[in-house]
Amino acid sequence: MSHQDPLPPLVWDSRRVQIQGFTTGLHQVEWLLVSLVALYLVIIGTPDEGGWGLVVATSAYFGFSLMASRLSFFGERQRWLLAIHTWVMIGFITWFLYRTNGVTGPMMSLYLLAVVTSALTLGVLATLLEVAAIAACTLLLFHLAGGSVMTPDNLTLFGTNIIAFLIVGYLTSALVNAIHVSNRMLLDMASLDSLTGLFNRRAFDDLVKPIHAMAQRSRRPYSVIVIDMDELKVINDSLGHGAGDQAILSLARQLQDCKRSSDLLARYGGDEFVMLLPDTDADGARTMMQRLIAVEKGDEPRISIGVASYPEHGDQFEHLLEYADSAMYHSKSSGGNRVSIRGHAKADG
Ligand SMILES: Nc1nc2c(ncn2[C@@H]2O[C@H](COP(=O)(O)OP(=O)(O)OP(=O)(O)O)[C@@H](O)[C@H]2O)c(=O)[nH]1
Repeated sequence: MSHQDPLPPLVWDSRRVQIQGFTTGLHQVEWLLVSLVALYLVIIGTPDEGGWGLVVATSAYFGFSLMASRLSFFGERQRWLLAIHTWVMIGFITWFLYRTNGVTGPMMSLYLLAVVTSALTLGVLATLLEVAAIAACTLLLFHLAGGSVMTPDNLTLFGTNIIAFLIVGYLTSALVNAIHVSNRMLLDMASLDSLTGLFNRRAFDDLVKPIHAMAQRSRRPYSVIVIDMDELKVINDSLGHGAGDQAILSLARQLQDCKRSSDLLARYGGDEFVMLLPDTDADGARTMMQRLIAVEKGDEPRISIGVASYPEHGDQFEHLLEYADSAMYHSKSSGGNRVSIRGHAKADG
């Protein structure tokens, strides 16, 4: 069964969580860089020429990191912000190496911080481009230092550094990718029902919150529908659990087919499904469910349906769910295969 396209996105989407996590880690990397540079300046001393400029640049870089840590973007924009962080990091390291004449020294490995940051957040391709940018900066540093990279010693040093950056960048990206894939699998296992592939109760409850908040802000209606299969126990007992599973799957497919892409559908428990229809009042939800009931079902089990709507029947999702549930029981006690709306005594068969 195809996955639903959730609107809005899952609150605990792994990519977003991952990027939020990396953002916190990013500031720690930047402050580590500032600490290493500050330690160098204290132990080795500021260079004679441009020493104060370097102190100002280090302070400015620290200020940038502090300021950026207060910004919070999500999704694609967050990735651009992370990319800008790595470019600024490369620029700052290049400036530091230029001022300290460090292109042939051990401080060249500071570039590893930018490579690792990029590999953690931006993927293999962006990291390869960052290594290319670092290679260009290194060539520029050789040029500004008045030397040539074409001497055997410099060429060896240059090659060793760039190969090390490539290896670290590639392996870190690969590792992060593996972690990302397993995160996604765990998230799917935690959010999807294994039999039907629909959202489970936990995911549904999470996804409802932003939809409810949006409806409250815009004063737009939405409907909660509880759908329960009639007599599943009889099928299980007479035809076996395999037939019961097939009946559940078949109902899941019918519900999936009748919903819009913005509607939320979940298997809430054994034979109980819940739908949330944004921008739909109780009459709209009833019309939709009556169409489902009108479909000739042959030997398939009947279903009982209850509807409650925001804001007509309540302004808390939990209450609406209870109301839709008791409306569903009203349908069941009236003979099943019908839709009942909260507060309407008469069920529509
Ligand atoms: N085959 C199968 N059965 C399940 C599954 N989940 C729950 N059940 C069974 O479904 C039955 C549900 O029983 P009830 O809640 O009494 O529902 P019902 O038999 O449909 O009766 P009414 O809802 O009163 O019409 C129980 O026997 C559960 O064991 C499942 O994934 N597969």
